[in-house]
Amino acid sequence: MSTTRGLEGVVATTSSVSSIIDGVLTYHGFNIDDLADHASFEEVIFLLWNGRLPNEAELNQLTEDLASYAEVPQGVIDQMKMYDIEKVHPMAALRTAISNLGLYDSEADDQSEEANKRKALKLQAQVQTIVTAFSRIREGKEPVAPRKDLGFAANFLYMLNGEEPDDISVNAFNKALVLHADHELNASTFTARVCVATLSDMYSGVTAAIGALKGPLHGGANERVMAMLMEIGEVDNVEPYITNALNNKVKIMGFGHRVYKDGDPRAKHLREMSKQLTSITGETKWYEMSIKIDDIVTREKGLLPNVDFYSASVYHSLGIKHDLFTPIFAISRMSGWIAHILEQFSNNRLIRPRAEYIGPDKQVYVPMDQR
Ligand SMILES: CC(=O)SCCNC(=O)CCNC(=O)[C@H](O)C(C)(C)COP(=O)(O)OP(=O)(O)OC[C@H]1O[C@@H](n2cnc3c(N)ncnc32)[C@H](O)[C@@H]1OP(=O)(O)O
Ligand SMILES: O=C([O-])CC(=O)C(=O)O
Repeated sequence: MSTTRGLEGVVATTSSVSSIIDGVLTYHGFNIDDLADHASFEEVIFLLWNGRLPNEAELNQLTEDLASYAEVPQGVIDQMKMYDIEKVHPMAALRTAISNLGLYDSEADDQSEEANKRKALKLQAQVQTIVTAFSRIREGKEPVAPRKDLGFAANFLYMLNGEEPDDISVNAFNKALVLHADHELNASTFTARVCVATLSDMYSGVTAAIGALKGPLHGGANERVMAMLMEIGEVDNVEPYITNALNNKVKIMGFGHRVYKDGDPRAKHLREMSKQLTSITGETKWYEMSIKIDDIVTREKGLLPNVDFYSASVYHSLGIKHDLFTPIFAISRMSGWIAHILEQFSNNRLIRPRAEYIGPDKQVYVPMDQR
């Protein structure tokens, strides 16, 4: 038996949802640059789930369906109100609330194509209602009900803040959702596929995926990027801080990637958004610090920024609380997880690799009184 640490380079399945070939990311063959510049997140959801772009009627139908499913059962909201809200991280709350949602869905274990499609819509619609409701509950405010006349990105900002967002914020948030939606066999997507390959249900698959995304080596990095920027504080502090961290072999959050070695194609979009949004808020230092960190880490380590690096200053500029950055990633990646779960169901086989045993051999059992 031969092993590859962290399964690096191992091709574990076929998929037609998204691809990374020669550093180019596509969703069903559509280049991420085109989608980031032109597509709404709803169009991307349709594309990921159906393998083609929607026509106008199909897009309107999806938008309507998402709006009509967006309200979550009161029991899920009531349970969130019972948490030790000051101490609970929103990713942990989201993981539990999504699992809880399954308890209220009479179709949770119905594996028919129709039921799975309905569950997909419910999960995609309700994930952002949960994140925004949690955020408001811990601020002592009542959750805001989703509005049927607003698109997905606008509804998130509306439910979060209780007021209609401006177009610049909606467009920026939409682009961030498009950029994070899917990414081949990343750790959380793989987790989701392993889970449902036992023929477990969709709620279990996405709950497992949220658990995997939460870690700082994956989606949890974006919150830590902002924590690092806050700790550095000023542009002049960047050089000594980063040099010291690198000398001490501290990992710089938001840099490096298992697949991209010549750069993440999404980072340039987020860098540009960071530049624009920080110039609007007047807090250009977050962008300037980010650029400087990028220069030093690239120069000293040859590591390039991944999708998490510039998204931190983008979300900060949109006025979003830092511990909501990873839940926002989950809202977007929900679309990719569901696409992969549906693909797994369509051609399922249990995922069960082997481990090379490296433990001791021929051990002799010693009775308790002789140990
Ligand atoms: C959405 C996403 O999930 S994108 C990734 C988000 N995660 C992060 O940004 C966290 C920081 N980055 C990392 O930890 C890594 O680059 C990962 C997890 C993304 C990829 O990891 P791997 O492919 O396993 O690379 P690995 O961790 O083995 O790194 C290889 C070498 O580069 C170094 N390295 C990798 N990333 C970094 C980093 N961000 N800062 C400093 N050094 C790094 C490692 O220390 C290691 O050095 P060594 O060979 O001297 O021990
Ligand atoms: O693909 C990966 O390893 C990490 C990931 O989810 C992404 O970059 O979007």
